[in-house]
Amino acid sequence: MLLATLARVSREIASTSARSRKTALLAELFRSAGPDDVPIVIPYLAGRLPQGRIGTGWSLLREPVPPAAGPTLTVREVDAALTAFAGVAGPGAQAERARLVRELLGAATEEEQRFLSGLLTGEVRQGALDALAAEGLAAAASVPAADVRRAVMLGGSLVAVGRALLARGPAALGEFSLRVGRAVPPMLAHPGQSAGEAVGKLGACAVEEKLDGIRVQVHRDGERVRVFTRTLDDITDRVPELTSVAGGLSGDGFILDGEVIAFDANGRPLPFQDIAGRVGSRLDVAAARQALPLSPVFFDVLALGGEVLLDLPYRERYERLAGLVPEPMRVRRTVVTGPDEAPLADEFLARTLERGHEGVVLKGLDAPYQAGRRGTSWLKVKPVHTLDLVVLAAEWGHGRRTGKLSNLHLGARRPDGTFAMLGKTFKGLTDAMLEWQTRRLLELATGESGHVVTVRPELVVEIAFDGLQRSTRYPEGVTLRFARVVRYREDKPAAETDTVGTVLATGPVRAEE
Ligand SMILES: Nc1ncnc2c1ncn2[C@@H]1O[C@H](COP(=O)(O)OP(=O)(O)OP(=O)(O)O)[C@@H](O)[C@H]1O
Repeated sequence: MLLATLARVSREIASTSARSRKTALLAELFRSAGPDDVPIVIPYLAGRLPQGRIGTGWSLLREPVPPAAGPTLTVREVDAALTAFAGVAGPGAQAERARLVRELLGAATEEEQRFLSGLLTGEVRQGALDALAAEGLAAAASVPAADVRRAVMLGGSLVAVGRALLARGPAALGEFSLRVGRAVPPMLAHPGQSAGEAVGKLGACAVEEKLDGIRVQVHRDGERVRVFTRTLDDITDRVPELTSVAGGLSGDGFILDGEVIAFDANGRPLPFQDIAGRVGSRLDVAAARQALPLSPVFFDVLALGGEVLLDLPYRERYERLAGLVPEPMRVRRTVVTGPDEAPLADEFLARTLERGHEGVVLKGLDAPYQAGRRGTSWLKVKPVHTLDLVVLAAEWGHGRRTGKLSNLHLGARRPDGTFAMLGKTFKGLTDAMLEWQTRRLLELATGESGHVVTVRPELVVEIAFDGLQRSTRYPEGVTLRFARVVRYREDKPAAETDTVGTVLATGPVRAEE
């Protein structure tokens, strides 16, 4: 496929707001793509490089290069050039990299150059395009979009599914099913207002402790145990406790879903940061384990004995879980039969908070497991409302904070995957956080103007606030009152952060002050 085709379709997609038109454009694009173009076209559409971060920052693109007269570059040639770029090392690397970028841009037309610049600086990242690309692929192959989405969830990647679809047609979707050993995106929860309201919506449901730790998915296939995080990172080597627990259960061919937490000497749960620090550390795992032993708590089972259980109702999955995992390692829960028993759910929430946990998750007993979805059959209820927002930019600090990136520009997700700025904050940041965020944000920097450094919208931060307020300064006409940083959420991708809609639903908007 010519890069020109991709650049044109990408521009047309950006200039229309109609989802059906975007899908039609993508379907046309995939009809003209070969299976081997798919691993390049899909990330390029979303503004990513298949090679990951390779240091093609804006500094390399500052000098204009005369464009080529006509389109000749193919996407595979561009990909090969960037693989070569990524491999440059040693003395003179900087000059060689600049030469390679100039050579690539020189072979590109003006429109292609614009596309490449966006891609190379990371400025045109749009996570929402992966969802659209799945729909475009489905339309190109004449299969239901839901089938493609499910294959992607279970098979691990849109690229693998897209390639197989274009190579072998609709029958290829059957190749993608849940497999023990291959991570699957976990089901997520919707926010609920109160336990009572949640029971009203769900009817018969389990009310479970919401534990503030790290989500884990534990796979065992014979001797082989693997542990994955919510972002599907393999952390097996960092959590030996979980490997031995999984190895000791009398069952095989299973996938367990749960949370890993830790307790202090009095049996109170330790804060999230401590657990994140332990799970994040690769150094001297044995010493870390001694200092802060982890406790797994499981709440679901997605496969057992090699059988896929996703479509079973929760009550049946839980029965299987209870047959496999002893009670102390299962989440504490109570079951209510319907709205008449809502007071039991409230009481369970109150006791859970007393025990030091953050809230409850209520789960419909008849619901299947919706991998990778924020299912409506899981409702989380917690007393302190916070938002997970994305850092869009940061300002260099003054006084004690000179030389540190301090005031953060915060964004909420729009339905099209872009971000709307909601306000700024430098409150709640400790010295260690300032130090860390300066380093991290400079890695994500895409430009600097005055004292503001703009960054790729990837870093997620949890924000507490006291309500919403009208403001003409921000694009959605609202801002957060007294926003303060609670913590970074490196375990959460930007595509899963709170939307403008969720923010507006948190309460009334006060008049501008
Ligand atoms: N009993 C439980 N059932 C399901 N998830 C639980 C449970 N206890 C704790 N959790 C955690 O809560 C998360 C569910 O909330 P959600 O899916 O919205 O993620 P989140 O945005 O990280 O939530 P929050 O920011 O409220 O912690 C799960 O990802 C999981 O890590």
